[in-house]
Order: sequence, then C-alpha cells, then structure tokens
Amino acid sequence: QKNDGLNKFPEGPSHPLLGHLPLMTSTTDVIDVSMQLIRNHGKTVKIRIGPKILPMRTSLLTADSHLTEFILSGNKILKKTENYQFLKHWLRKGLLISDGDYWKRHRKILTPAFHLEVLKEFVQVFESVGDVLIEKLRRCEGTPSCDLHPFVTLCTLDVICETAMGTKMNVQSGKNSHYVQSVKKTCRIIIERSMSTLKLTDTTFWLCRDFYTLKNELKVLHDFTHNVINSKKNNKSIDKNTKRLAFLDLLLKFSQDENILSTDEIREEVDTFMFAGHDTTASGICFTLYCLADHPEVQKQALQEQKDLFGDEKNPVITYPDLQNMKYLEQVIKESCRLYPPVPIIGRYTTEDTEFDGCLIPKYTNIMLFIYGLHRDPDYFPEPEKFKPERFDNFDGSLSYTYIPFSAGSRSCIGQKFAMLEMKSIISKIVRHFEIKPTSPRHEVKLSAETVLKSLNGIKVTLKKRP
Ligand code: HEM
Repeated sequence: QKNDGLNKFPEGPSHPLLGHLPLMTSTTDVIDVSMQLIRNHGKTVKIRIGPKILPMRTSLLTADSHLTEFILSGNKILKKTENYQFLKHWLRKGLLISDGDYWKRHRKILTPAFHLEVLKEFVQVFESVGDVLIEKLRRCEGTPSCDLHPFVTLCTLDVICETAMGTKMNVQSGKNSHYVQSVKKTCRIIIERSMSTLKLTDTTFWLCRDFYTLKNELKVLHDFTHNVINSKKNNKSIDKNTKRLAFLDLLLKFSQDENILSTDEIREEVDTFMFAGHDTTASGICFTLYCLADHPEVQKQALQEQKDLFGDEKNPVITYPDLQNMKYLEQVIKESCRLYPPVPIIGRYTTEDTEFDGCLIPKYTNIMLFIYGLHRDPDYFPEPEKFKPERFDNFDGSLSYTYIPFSAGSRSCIGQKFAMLEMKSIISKIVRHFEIKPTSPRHEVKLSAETVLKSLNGIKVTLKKRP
C-alpha cells in the first residue's frame, strides 16, 4: 500500500505506535478531536491507525471545500468507507451502502419514488403523525425540563413507517414496540461496533453477546418488512381509498411493470429508508427546536410567519404550498443543520490513485468528509458559532460545497426534499402550539457523532402552552 502522497498532509499529535486511535475512543471524542485537528493543523489532516512505519490504516479527514467539491462533484470516488459495512447485516445492498453499477442502477430506479408529486401526498401523513406528537408533548407542559429526543424519534419513526411501507405503526401510542426496540438495539450495536476492538471485525464479533442479540433483532426487522411486502404483494393491505402510494407500493409497481427489482432487493431498499429516514430527521427537528429555545427573537419571527399564513388558527389544514411558503422557517432549519448537521461525517474510499491539487491520493485511502467542521469554519461562515438564519437570505450556489447537510453530487441524500417537508410540518406545528424556552439552568448539549448527530444528555427545553 503506497501512501506517500498523503505525506503532504499534516498529522497533528498522535501516538507513535497507535496513531490517533487513543484520541478517538468515543463518539463524543470524534467531534472534539476532529475539530481540534482541523483548527490547529489545517483543513485536511492525516489520521493514522497503527505504527508510523507500517500503519494499519491511513485516512484523510477533510473540512476543505475544494477537496470536498473534488470528491462529491466527480463520479470517480463513489465507494463508501469500510465502516459503513457495519450496516450491511441490516441493509444488505440497499442504496446507502451499495456501490458500482449496482448502486447506479438502483439510484435510477428509486429516484422517481421521490418525485415531488409523490412527496406532496405525504404532507397529510406528516400532519396527522405530528398531531399525535403535539398531544404527547402536552405531558411536558409546565415541567421544568422536557427531553424532546424520545418523543420526536417515535414521531419520525411513525412517519417513515407510513411513508416507506404504507403501514400505520402508531409507535407514539405504544404500539409495535418490539419493532421499535429492535431498531434501537440494532442502531446501538452498529455504533458500538465501530468503537470496540473486539466487535470491529466479523472474525471476533461472534465472541460477543451482541453478535447474538444483533442476530435476533435483525430477524425481527427483516421479518417485519418481509411480511409487509408479502401482504402487499398479495394485495391484502393496499388501501383502495387512498391515492397516496408509499415508497414500497411504488417499488412494487415499478417491479410489476418491468420486473426490475426482486423481492429481496425491494426489502433492502425499504429497510434502508427506514434506517436513513428517521434518526436523521429526528436529529434535525430536535436541534432546530433547541436553537429556537435559545433565540426568542428568531422564534418570534418564525411564529409571526405562521400567523401571517394562518392567522390565530393553531390547527390549520396544511398543504404542500403552505409548507413551501414557510420561507423563514426554512432558513431557521437550514441554519440549525449548519450548526448541528444531522449527519456530521461521511466517508468515501478511493479505488484508484487520484490526483488532487498536485498531490497523489493513493488507491485504498479512506476520506472522511467532516461536514460539521466545514459548517463551522469562519472562512466559510463568519462568526460560525452564532445562530443566524438570515445567512440563508440570499443563499447562492457558491456555498454549495461549504454547506452540505445532505451531502452533494450524485450520491447526495435521495430523501432531501422529503426531509425538509417533514421537518417544516412538525416544527411549524410545535411553534404554533408551544413557546419553546431554555431550561433553567440552560441545558448544554453533549454532542456525539453516532451515525447521526445526537446529544448524549438529551435535548432538553421547557414547553409552555401558547394562549
Ligand atoms: C434531515 C434529514 C436527513 C439528512 C440530514 C440526510 C443526510 C444524508 C447524507 C449526508 C447522505 C449521504 C451519506 C453518505 O454519503 O454516506 C444521505 C444519503 C441518503 N439518504 Fe438522507 N438524510 C436525511 C433524511 C433522509 C430521508 C428522510 C431519507 C428517506 C426517506 C433518506 C435516505 C437516504 C438514502 C437512501 C441515502 C443514500 C443515497 C445514495 O447513496 O445514493 N435520507 N442522507
């Protein structure tokens, strides 16, 4: 393995034998240590695991917009890094982790399922599931501190179950808790595998209890989607009265017409939507509400926008054009996704020697694109720590590789428009019903880079019913 080209990049402090491994032993370290490295040593740094002379792995960590643009805008470096492989037991060859011609073919097949005409029909789902969330949040009214995360996660799970599979799961009302528990346990094990030497490789993972737990949980998850698909195939559970089709119905339809996806392939894609489409939006919603609590003047303006659109009506019937008209709220969400990007790091892997800016990046290099770092760079965003939605007043394309919460280029998030609509629907509802205030003393989030950005100590605010 030739890694000479990487010598151009600084390494920062590291252990001579273990490299950066001792610095990154937890999901919280990943954010802090990566920030320190890029602040103190340059926008792109080398991360080494193992001895300096013969490293086990050398990666690049970058928050440089040029290198980010080079990687994301080209069509050469499309393969994901090996840590995505922890997802393979659940998602198999789903869109998020597949590559090569297989990925290309599936991306082309799945793209029409995210067409605007399809998404517009989902607004009703966001709204009715959001109404249940409002009822659940009433429990928090008057309490000094409410952790939003568990409430919002169940809400986004209900949304994705109904939109991806066409199945009302009512997890917010305590139904189907076995499926929810399996999603939670599987996500936990996936994160822990990337942090534990014993769980890291399949060769030793089977020695751990989690290997068997994962096996059981995956059976629950796979059986569930499998059964939904089968009953749809036998046409037992398609609601004839709705013109709304879930992603699964669309995939089945495409496949019936042209026989392009097998049942297993459909299941893998539906599982992928389930995974990629609920924790991410929950993170986006929770951090936006946290920012609104901290910035009463921004919240006031967001509420005013709601009043301008719907008067004093707290429960208007919201349509797709209404969500489009929530321009200020969109800026608020964008600014929150800048400071707290729901997906803080993504990884790509070079399959051939690649030249960038006169430097050779060798074949088999992991490149970690540090979205969180890009978004907090003062060269790209003056006063980066400040929450200023007006930054997005005149958002122009030149920011496109400095602001990438949904990634960019051909492997960008296929669910981007869906996610923005869902976040607007849920957040606007909460803003109309509650005044969101910081807790006293103010809750300070402890950021953790799991597959999505989370806060280890929850996302706590105070909710006060609006008159
Ligand atoms: C705020 C919410 C969301 C954020 C911030 C987000 C962010 C991202 C990012 C950064 C990627 C690139 C991942 C990588 O390169 O490794 C991605 C990919 C993807 N996202 Fe999202 N996502 C969100 C919501 C959703 C939703 C709701 C869905 C589905 C309904 C979805 C489905 C996917 C899929 C399938 C991919 C893989 C695309 C491909 O490789 O072709 N995402 N997302």
